[in-house]
Amino acid sequence: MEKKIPKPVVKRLGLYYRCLNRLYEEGIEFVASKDIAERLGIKSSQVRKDLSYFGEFGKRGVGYNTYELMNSLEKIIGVNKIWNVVVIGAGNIGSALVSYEGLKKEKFNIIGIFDADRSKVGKKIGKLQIKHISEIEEFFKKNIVEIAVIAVPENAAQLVVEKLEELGVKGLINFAPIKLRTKLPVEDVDITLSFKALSFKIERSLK
Ligand SMILES: NC(=O)c1ccc[n+]([C@@H]2O[C@H](COP(=O)([O-])OP(=O)(O)OC[C@H]3O[C@@H](n4cnc5c(N)ncnc54)[C@H](O)[C@@H]3O)[C@@H](O)[C@H]2O)c1
Repeated sequence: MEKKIPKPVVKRLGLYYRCLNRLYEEGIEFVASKDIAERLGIKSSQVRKDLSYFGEFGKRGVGYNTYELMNSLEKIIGVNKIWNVVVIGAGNIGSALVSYEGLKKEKFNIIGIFDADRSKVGKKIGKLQIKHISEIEEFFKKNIVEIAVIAVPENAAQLVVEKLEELGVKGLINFAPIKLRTKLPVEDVDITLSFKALSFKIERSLK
């Protein structure tokens, strides 16, 4: 793929993929960009434009073949691949993520969880046993790990990231409420921001 795909488009591809998956499960063979757009609450011109980055999928009047489009997106966004994930921090967020089956279904496989608190080490969350953070180098020697989740307190996050970068992780999901200094791709998960955005929408709808 020669064209550089803008970040917001890449994000939406994941949404399209999930939407198509659902449509396919519902037995819907062909789908128009209008239907995808309606389900996702975005403009159909946006859907058409986003998908046009990847050549012509759709047929005028008929729409897209759900299965074919799903497969094409699968190749583009890499959902065919299984991604190995480690979680750093076995607190509220880290433990909840490890217990969440939905990630595995989407091929994000959590293979390790690490914490600095020795009293947590050895305890199990589902099938995974919490390891001490000092074991992480050894773990990376034995396993291919692409993604790390930062679920440690704000003041510990930067140092943890520097270590992970050194170990060769490819990307980060960051729950800590700070801007990380790193060359790696990062997705910040800011729950507070979602609440703020929602309260803004509610206030606007009440006016
Ligand atoms: N709980 C929430 O609703 C929420 C929401 C949004 C963001 N966050 C953020 O997500 C992060 C995690 O939140 P939480 O509620 O799970 O926190 P938590 O305190 O429950 O868990 C953090 C864990 O990280 C471990 N830890 C500390 N330093 C470490 C290090 N250097 N290496 C490895 N482990 C280390 C701690 O021992 C603890 O088990 C925080 O930065 C928090 O601000 C939390």
